[in-house]
Amino acid sequence: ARSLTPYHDPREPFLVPPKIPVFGHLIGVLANGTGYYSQMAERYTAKAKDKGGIFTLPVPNGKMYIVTSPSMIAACDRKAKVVSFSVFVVEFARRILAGSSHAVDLLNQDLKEEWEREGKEIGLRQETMRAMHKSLMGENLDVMMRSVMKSLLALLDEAIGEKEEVVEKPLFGFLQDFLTMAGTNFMFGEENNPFQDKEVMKGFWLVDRCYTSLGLNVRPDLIAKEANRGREKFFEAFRKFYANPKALEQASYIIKARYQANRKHGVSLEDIARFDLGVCTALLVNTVPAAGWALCRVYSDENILKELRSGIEAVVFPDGIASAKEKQGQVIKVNMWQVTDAFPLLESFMKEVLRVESNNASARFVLEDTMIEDRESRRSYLLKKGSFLGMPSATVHGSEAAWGSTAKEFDPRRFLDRSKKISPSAWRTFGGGNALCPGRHLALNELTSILAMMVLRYDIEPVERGSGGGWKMPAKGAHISTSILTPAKDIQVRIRSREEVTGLKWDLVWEVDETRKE
Ligand code: HEM
Repeated sequence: ARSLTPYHDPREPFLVPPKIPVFGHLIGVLANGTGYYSQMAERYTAKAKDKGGIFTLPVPNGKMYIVTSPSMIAACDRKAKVVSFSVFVVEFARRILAGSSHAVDLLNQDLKEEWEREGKEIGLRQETMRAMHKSLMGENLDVMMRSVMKSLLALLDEAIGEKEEVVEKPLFGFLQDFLTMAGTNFMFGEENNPFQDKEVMKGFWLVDRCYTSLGLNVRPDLIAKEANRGREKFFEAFRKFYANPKALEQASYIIKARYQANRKHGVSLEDIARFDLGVCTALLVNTVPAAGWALCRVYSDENILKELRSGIEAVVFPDGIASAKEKQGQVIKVNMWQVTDAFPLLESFMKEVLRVESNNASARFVLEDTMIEDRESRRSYLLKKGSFLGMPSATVHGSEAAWGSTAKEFDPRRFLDRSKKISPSAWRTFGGGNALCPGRHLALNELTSILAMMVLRYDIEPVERGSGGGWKMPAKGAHISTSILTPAKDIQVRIRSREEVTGLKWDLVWEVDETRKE
C-alpha cells in the first residue's frame, strides 16, 4: 500500500489520511460525485482555515488538493496555466466524446497555453474556447437570445399551452424534455435539429447518467451498454446533420464558429459531430436542473411567488393585471430584456438559486511543481506535478467570511444591488479563472425567462405534500461532474393555467434598450 501512497512534502498542504487506507478517497469520489469534495471540505474547513485554506487527500498513485478559502481560490486562479483545466477538456473529449486520436491529440497541444506568447498560432482547444466565448457575449449573445425566446415560447405552448384542465407531470422530467428541445432548437436550428428524434434525446440523457462507467473508457460496449448505444445514436444523428449543408447554414452563430475553428485545425466532420455531444452537455446538464430548483423554490414560498409575480406583471401589464381580462385574443408581448432590467429581484432570485444549488468541483490538474501564495495569509504551498485540485463551490458559497452571516441561508435579495462587486473567488457557480463558464449569461437569461413565463402563466403545486402541508423538497442525486444536481427521485406536480391570464396570446422577445445598456 505504501508504494501507492506518494511522498508528502512538508511544503504541501496538510495531509488528511483516508479512513479506508489508500483507496478511501477515490471510493468517496466515485460513490458521491462532486458532493464528496464539499463533504471533505466541510469536514476539514476549520482545520484548513488554520492551515491555509487548502488540504491534501491521498489517492492511489497521486493526490488531490482541496481548496476551501476564497483567497486560496484566487491564488490558484492566478496560476491557471499550470493549475489547469485543460487536461479535463482533453480527457472529456477522449473518454465521453470518444474523439479520434488525431482530434484528441490536437486538443492536447499547448496545455500550458504558451504558444501565443511565443508568437505561434493558438491550438485547437483555445481556438474553439475563444469561439465559444465570442459567440456567447455582446451582440452575438443578443442575437442568440432572440432565438432562445422564440424556441422557449413555442415549446412551452406545445408542452402545456393554455389547457383548461390541470396538467400533471414529473417536474424535472418535464423540464428536461422541454428545455432540451428549446436549447437544441436554437443551437442547431429547428428544421434540422437532430434531437427531433426521441432516440437521440434519450441517448443523450443516458450518456449523462452514466459518466462514471463510460468515462473509464474500457469496453464501454460491455460495461456501459445502454449509454454507449445512446452515444452512438447521438453521433449518427449529428453525422447526418453535418452531411447536410443546409443544416449548418440554419444553425446558430456558435455552431458555425465552432465548425470553422475545428475545420481550420483539420478536425474531421465525424469528430465535429462527436464534439457536439460536449456542446449539448454544457448547454443542458446544469440548466435543466437549475430551472427545476428555481420553480420548486418559487412555488413553495407564497411570499416570493407573490413578489416575483407582481414585479413581472408591473412590467408586462402596466395597467394592472385586472386589465388582462380586456385583452382577450390580443398578443401580450413579454420583453425579457426589459423585465430583467426593470425588475432586478428576478435575476437576484435566480442567482441565489444558482449559488445555493451549486456543487461544482472546479477541477484542475497540476501540470508542473508550483508554489501558490495566498495574498491574505502570506502563506505559500507547494503543489506537486500530476496532482488533482478541486475548489468546491458549495464550500465557498457557505463561507461567512465571503457572504456574511447569512451565507448558508437562501436570500433572494442577495444579488439585488447590482453596483455591489461580488468577488470572483467567492461566487463560483460558473467556476472561474481562465475556465470561467462562457455560457453563464445565456444560462442566466434563459433561466430567468423560463421562470418569468411560468410565474406569469401558471400555478404549480406538488401532488404529494409534506407533513406541514408544504412542498416536500426532493433529495439530490449525485454526479461525477455536473454542478447543479438532479433529484434522486423526481417530484410530481400539477400545473394549472392562471385564471387571470386565460385567453391571452403571448409573444416572448429580447429587445435591448441600448440607452440603458450597461
Ligand atoms: C446553470 C447553468 C450552467 C452552470 C451552473 C455552468 C457551470 C459551469 C462550470 C462550473 C464550469 C467549469 C468552470 C471551472 O471549472 O472553473 C463550466 C464550464 C463551461 N461551460 Fe458552463 N454552466 C452552465 C451553462 C452553460 C451553458 C448554457 C453553456 C453554453 C453552451 C456552457 C458552456 C460551458 C463551457 C464551454 C465550459 C468549458 C470552459 C472552458 O473549457 O474554458 N455552460 N460551466
